[in-house]
Amino acid sequence: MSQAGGGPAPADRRIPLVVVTGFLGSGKTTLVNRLLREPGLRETAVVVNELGSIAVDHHLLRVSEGGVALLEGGCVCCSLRGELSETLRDLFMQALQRRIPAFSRVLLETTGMADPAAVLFTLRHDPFLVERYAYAGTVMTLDAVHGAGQLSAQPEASRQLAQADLAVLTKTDLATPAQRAETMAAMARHHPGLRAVTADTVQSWRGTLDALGPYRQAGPGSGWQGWLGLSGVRAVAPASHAGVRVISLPVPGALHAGRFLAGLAALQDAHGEAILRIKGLLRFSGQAVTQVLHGVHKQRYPLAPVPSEKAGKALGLVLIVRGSPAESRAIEARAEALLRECATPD
Ligand SMILES: Nc1nc2c(ncn2[C@@H]2O[C@H](COP(=O)(O)OP(=O)(O)OP(=O)(O)O)[C@@H](O)[C@H]2O)c(=O)[nH]1
Repeated sequence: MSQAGGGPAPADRRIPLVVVTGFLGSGKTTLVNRLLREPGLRETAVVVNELGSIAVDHHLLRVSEGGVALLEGGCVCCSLRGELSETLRDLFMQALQRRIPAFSRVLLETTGMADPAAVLFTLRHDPFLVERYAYAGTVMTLDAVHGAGQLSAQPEASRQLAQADLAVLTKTDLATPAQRAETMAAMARHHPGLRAVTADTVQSWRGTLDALGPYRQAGPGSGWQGWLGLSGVRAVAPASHAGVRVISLPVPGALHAGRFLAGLAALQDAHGEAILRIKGLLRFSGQAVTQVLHGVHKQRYPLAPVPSEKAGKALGLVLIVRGSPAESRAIEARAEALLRECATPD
């Protein structure tokens, strides 16, 4: 499990790493290429699973040893041939030794069938990487034509969506209005309140990526649902579709930190496979600040404090789960019991 408290240090000098995920053929490479064309995203290193899969075409300048390609404008493109940790370590060391240009951001394109949680695990558990790279959120490409079908039939797609902090709707030029509406509706069922954009409507990708991270979700309308990206969602009550269930629990007041975090860890250990995503806006007894909590499977990110006056008084916990009805009911009951047991008068 990850550390118990804290949050990103005020002057976090680590290199932000954004995961670009999405189901097979949903347009990840197309999106990455688009991002690299934006002048504000020069000095970006791109890590892809195979160098051949990124259409660098005329952008490609040269490939140095280690499979690192230098792109026009200073972007670095690198194939993920071995372990992710090795690749990120090599990239960092090569830049330090000035064998490749310095980079200030990493885009990591996963394979279409990937569970992006594995990336987070690597970033949180490799001490070298923990000090040098900061996970800055996940963007998911979602095919407007096939998205609804993929989300209901492909567990990988719903796992990717649960982890996403932003969905980019692709193939909108090919989709009928009905297909597009179905995809949006499926997205809302699997991850209520997730922000979705189309590539054409984004003015600044840099600004969009900078505002992504799991701790920067203060949505309009605030309140705990706003903070967790759930504002504007009419029904956050447990909904069931294709085995995905959103459990949304208001938290009446402050919690005992130690007991709650230990209980949550036990819940994640017991049901890690089924828990696609956890989001919480919580207050712990004796602390003036409210904490934003994020987790994926058995993983929990460091808590991030937000001033209570900014977060508002309402607190809540959301779990997006995928499992049998019996398992998701068990998770819900256990989460409710945990909140009851950890309630403090403070
Ligand atoms: N018409 C249209 N085609 C698109 C769009 N986005 C991607 N494509 C096409 O869809 C195909 C797959 O796009 P990629 O960007 O390679 O998708 P990917 O997710 O990287 O694919 P994998 O790495 O194989 O999973 C390519 O032929 C793209 O040109 C879009 O918005 N509109």
